[in-house]
Amino acid sequence: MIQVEHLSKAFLDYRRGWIPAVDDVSFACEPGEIFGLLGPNGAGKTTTLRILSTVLRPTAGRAIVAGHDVVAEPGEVRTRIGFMSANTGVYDRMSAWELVEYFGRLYGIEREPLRERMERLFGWLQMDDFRDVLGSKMSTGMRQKVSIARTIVHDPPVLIFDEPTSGLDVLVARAVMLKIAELRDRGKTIIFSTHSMQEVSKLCDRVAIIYKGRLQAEGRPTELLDRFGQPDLEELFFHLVERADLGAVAPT
Ligand SMILES: Nc1ncnc2c1ncn2[C@@H]1O[C@H](COP(=O)(O)OP(=O)(O)OP(=O)(O)O)[C@@H](O)[C@H]1O
Repeated sequence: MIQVEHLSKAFLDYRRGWIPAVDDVSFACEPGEIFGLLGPNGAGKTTTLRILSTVLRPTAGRAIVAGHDVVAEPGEVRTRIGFMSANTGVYDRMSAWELVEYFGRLYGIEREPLRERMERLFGWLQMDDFRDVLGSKMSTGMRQKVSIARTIVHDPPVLIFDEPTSGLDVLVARAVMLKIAELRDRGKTIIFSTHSMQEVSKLCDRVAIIYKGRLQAEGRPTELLDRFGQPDLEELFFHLVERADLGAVAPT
């Protein structure tokens, strides 16, 4: 469902010169699976997800999302994905219902099927209590739910979440992660980026550890611990980072 082959993206920065933000990254992600991109700040996670959601064009390599090439058929990709990032906000002057409806209409859903879909969505996300609350009056938890609703209103098969729990308190973060798990159980293909080892070990079927734009290791969390002889994800992460800094071994 998501196939990434030798993907690279370099940025020209006027102070730092060419930055290889993503460097020869390959992985795949299947329906009914949560794939985690784990890495520190600046590792290249956001850049990878922006390419998958057609916001950025790769410098080299290719990505196929829901059967379509992100460069050759960006429109086809966009109708089949939901992309949530820190910028997927709410609008101060729109209520929860109005905002989700607005995005549903943008996706071309007819009024009546949209209303039915939204009734289900608001029930599922427990948003009925604040249907009419304006964005400017929402709590962080409410905002996050509205962002999720807006992201999935068109029921896309592929969901891309860029640090969906960043800046949230533990209760809201937990609620978001539970909803992501439910979406996986409904057969969605889900990729999300995180700094959190705990989220990865709780939620991810497979994980790619990315550092300095390069994929350092990829596989099921337990498989990776076995392969590298590490006791837990944190130790594995530090092991891979040290190894990459030493430049001693080619990434696996
Ligand atoms: N538009 C841009 N112009 C120049 N450099 C960029 C641009 N976008 C990203 N970069 C650089 O590319 C590298 C990877 O950035 P990216 O945002 O993908 O990392 P990240 O893993 O998502 O980090 P974070 O966890 O901090 O969001 C960083 O060195 C960043 O400074």
